[in-house]
Amino acid sequence: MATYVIGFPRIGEQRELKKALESYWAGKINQEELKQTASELRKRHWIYQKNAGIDMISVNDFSFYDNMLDMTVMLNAIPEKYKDINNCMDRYFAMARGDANHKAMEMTKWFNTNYHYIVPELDINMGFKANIEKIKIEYNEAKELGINPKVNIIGPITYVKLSKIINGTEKEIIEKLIPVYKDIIHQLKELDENITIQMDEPYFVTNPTNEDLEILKKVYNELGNLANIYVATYFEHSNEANEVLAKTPIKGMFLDFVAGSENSIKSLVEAGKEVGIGIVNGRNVWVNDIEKSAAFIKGLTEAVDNEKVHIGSSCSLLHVPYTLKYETKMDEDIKSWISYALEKLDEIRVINKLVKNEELSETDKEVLEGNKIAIATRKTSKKIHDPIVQDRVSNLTEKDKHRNMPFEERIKLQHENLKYPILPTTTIGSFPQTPELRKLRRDYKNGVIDETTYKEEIKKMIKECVKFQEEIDLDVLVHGEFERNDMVEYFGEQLNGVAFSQNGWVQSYGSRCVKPPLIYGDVSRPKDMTVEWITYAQSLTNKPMKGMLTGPVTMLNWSFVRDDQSRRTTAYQMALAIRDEVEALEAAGIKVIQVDEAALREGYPLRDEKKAEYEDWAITSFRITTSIVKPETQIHTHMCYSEFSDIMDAIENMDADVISIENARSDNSLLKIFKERGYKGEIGPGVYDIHSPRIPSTEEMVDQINQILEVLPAEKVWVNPDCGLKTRKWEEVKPSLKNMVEAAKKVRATLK
Ligand SMILES: Nc1nc2c(c(=O)[nH]1)N[C@@H](CNc1ccc(C(=O)N[C@@H](CCC(=O)N[C@@H](CCC(=O)N[C@@H](CCC(=O)O)C(=O)O)C(=O)O)C(=O)O)cc1)CN2
Ligand code: MET
Ligand SMILES: [Zn+2]
Repeated sequence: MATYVIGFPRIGEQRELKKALESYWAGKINQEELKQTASELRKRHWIYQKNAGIDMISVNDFSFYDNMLDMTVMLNAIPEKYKDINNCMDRYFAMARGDANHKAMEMTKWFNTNYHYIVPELDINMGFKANIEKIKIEYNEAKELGINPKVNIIGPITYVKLSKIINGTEKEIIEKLIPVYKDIIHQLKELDENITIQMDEPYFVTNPTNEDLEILKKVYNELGNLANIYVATYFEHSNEANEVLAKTPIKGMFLDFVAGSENSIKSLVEAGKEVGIGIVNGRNVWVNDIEKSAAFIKGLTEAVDNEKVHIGSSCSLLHVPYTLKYETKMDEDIKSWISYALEKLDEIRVINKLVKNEELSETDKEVLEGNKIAIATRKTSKKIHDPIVQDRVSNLTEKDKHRNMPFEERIKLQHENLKYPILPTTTIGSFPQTPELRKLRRDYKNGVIDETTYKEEIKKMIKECVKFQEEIDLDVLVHGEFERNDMVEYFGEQLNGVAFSQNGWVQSYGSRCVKPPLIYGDVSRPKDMTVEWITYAQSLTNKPMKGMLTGPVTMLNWSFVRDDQSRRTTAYQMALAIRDEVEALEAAGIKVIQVDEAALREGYPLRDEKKAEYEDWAITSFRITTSIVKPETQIHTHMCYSEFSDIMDAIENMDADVISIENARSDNSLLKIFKERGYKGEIGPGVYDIHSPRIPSTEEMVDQINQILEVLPAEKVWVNPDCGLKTRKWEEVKPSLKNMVEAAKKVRATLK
């Protein structure tokens, strides 16, 4: 019996990789320096795991940008358009983030997480070929440290299922990849005859079809006996696949027993396979109840040979921060209730020893004692429970979930009230977060400047921003969100029942990170959160100023959420807290309020049978937040994705007056949906992609608007970018928005 982790974070506990990457991209360090940082980080991470007593430590969980993209390189699935770039590193980053001559490949959410991967573009005639250079380097580094690693790779089925297919069928491509994977395994065996390989196939947690299971059987019948192959699934149970794989020659499986507590090991055990029980949560930070976990695993594996049971993390630890050691300002109780990646390694070791009845060291005993106290104090702490909040949730009625006038009537009042033209122009909220602004905030947080100075500086930026928007003649303005570090963290910092970290960074994509708030107790809003900024902005203009808030569902999906009550209850508490802010904004004279639900889509459960329940509480939460306003107050929402076909009813059910969505990046698939079924409210399909530094021309946005008008009536259409502009530079934003307004005006003129 051994301990394992599915994967370890790589951005660095002080975000060393982020900083090195951004310096490299800015031309401030060279390739060798970047590689050096990467190598040091890998070593540090392996040593952490080794010292914590982890037996199966991964290589190839490191990445300069993304593991799916690494797989694309490993399979030589490089799209034609990047082949003119000779330097491997330059080509890799061109695929990841574009360069002067190349558009970036598409990026999308990794299952239901806030991590994003680079979507492969596959063509059956691509000339797939094994290239394991990256793994070799990492494998040899690990060996030098005396570590006998397992090699992580993404399995062929998940790889293909998560790709965009340009030519060929999924099945054909998977079959074509089998010999390439065989070759990868053969080459890995040259490193070590007894090599252990973890093949990730998380695709199988999402209601696989019979065809999927057929191909699963075929693939692992062919690959399973070539080395010590463990198939890993995570984020849900994979029971259909577990049964199929039991009959293939693989060595075993690593399963998620946190998000996939329904997982069954029966068929695997009967077939003599090894099983990995992923019991320590790789997605959330609450301490594991070590004794309870050990008892659970003992019960589950009573009849299984000890040698065949492994204990590990539920999924990669990529989704949690590194270590509590930098959290010097966190409330001591709350800190005692959580574990980051390093603390989780200790939990895995101690659970393993308890299951095996091995003697605990002094350190193990300390871990266990601390753990018992944490579990006990968290249950009874006064910091968690607030009867007033609980009553507010219990007393919610149908009335709280409905606007008091139907859309068709209230939209008329809104038009009279707001007087915006046809094809109104607006933005999604944020304007550039410049290095100067970040420095200002750091200075304020470190006490280098005082609150008054900080606020004055932010107000200057708001003033400039409003002036710019008036100059280019946008119709509905925003204040720019300069006071926010992040759209979720900013609110987390101000709510009761929510804690925030100093250094709890988690990678979101590439070099970009977030610090998810910790929702540990009953949530309420002690005072106004945004009113001062937004009323200030409104005072500078006669045009409508949009109040910007983050919605309850997005707050939950991008936070570490308490696990001691249902997510529905926590969401309703959050919904009421944000509703209080909606009410305050309206009372302060704000006539348009946007409640962003950027993470609504990714929060959907991976198993179909669980979707209806989520949809119900998610949509209800949004409605609780927004239904309080007068009919003439206009509610906007924003979502930055466009795969809507399966959730269109739910979106309509949110009953927002206006919704802005992503559209520019996806081949107008969005527009097809509107053609087929229409949409009740007003809608702003993004007319340009904010993820790219490229400045879109007036003509191309005129085209884009005209395409939209082919499927939507002009009276319903808004003109806006895809998403917020915070990651862009002012030099990019200014001409882009100017062109956008011009494009709207040109099209408007043709409508008269
Ligand atoms: N939570 C969340 N999830 C999301 C999104 C989002 O906006 N928020 N958008 C989508 C895409 N994901 C994204 C995730 C992160 C960022 C992003 O820009 N992150 C920033 C950090 C944002 C932040 O918290 N900034 C802090 C500053 C943190 C910092 O690095 N400070 C420096 C000092 C700054 C300086 O002096 O230059 C330091 O501490 O060393 C602030 O502004 O206050 C980054 O990684 O660079 C963008 C998109 C999906 N998921
Ligand atoms: N209002 C937010 C912004 O503009 C919405 C972003 S969605 C990731 O930044
Ligand atoms: Zn967005």
